[in-house]
Amino acid sequence: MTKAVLGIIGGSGLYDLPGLEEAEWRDVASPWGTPSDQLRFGRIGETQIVFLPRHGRGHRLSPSGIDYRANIDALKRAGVTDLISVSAVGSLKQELFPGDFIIVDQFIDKTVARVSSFFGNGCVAHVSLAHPVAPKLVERIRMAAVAEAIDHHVGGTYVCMEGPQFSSAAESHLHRSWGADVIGMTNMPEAKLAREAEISYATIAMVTDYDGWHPNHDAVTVDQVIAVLNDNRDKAQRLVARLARDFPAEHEPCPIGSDRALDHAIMTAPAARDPILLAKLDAIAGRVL
Ligand SMILES: CSC[C@H]1O[C@H](OP(=O)(O)O)[C@H](O)[C@@H]1O
Ligand SMILES: Nc1ncnc2[nH]cnc12
Repeated sequence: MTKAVLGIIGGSGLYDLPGLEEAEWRDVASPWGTPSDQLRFGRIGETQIVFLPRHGRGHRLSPSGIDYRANIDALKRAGVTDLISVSAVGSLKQELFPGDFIIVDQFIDKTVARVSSFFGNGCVAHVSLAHPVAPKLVERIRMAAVAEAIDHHVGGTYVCMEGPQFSSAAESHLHRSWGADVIGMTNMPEAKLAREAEISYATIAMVTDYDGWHPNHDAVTVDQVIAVLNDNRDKAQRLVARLARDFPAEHEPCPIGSDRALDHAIMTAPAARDPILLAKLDAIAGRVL
């Protein structure tokens, strides 16, 4: 049995977690780089929590400037077994209104300027990403939303764009034609790296705008995003607090194996592995190396 530690990555507008007891900011060093900020350790009820503001306190970091590997590695070193991303998104569907919460279950990665793996020459690995989100976490978020009477949608595809500019109207229509539900700039490669780190991952997406496609709504602006985030902060915090309070003490084994993703993933023969890379992989892949 593994003790559950619930990680929360706070996106735009969520730079701390009020209600965290015995809370303390602590540095966690990573051989992969510099995490977005110190990690905030604490507990809600009996659940151990580690919170990280994705853009750093004060929103210093742009989506392309975040060191996603350092963040996931630091969270792994902090013992995180289950990770919830809270993210602002644009809606690509009429019926997903600003203010709605979507429990995303698929991603389309359109990013072009980010390192998206811990592995590489000297230790090659291929994990499955067919199901990037852990179903037990989706169910726990759903139950928390029901308990808090928060409107939500279960399932949805998140397009991750590079940014930082928002989409053109033509791109927005293209993403809609793909059948995608929401768009943001941060969940990739975060979700890929969480899978490589064998951390179960799920996203609570908060719709803030209709991106650039809706004939009756202005194209997205930061002012619009901030206004909706401010209106919904209380709901998001209640949702996370309820999820945390009701979280099991032991990590629940993931039915799709997100917590054992490296069991059959590493291709490189032991004798051909690069010792320098292996040393950096101690937290991420120590279980199988
Ligand atoms: C402030 S709008 C664009 C910004 O908001 C989202 O961030 P996060 O996913 O961290 O909530 C989006 O991905 C962009 O980074
Ligand atoms: N329309 C949008 N596009 C990309 N990221 C977003 N974050 C919030 N709204 C967004």
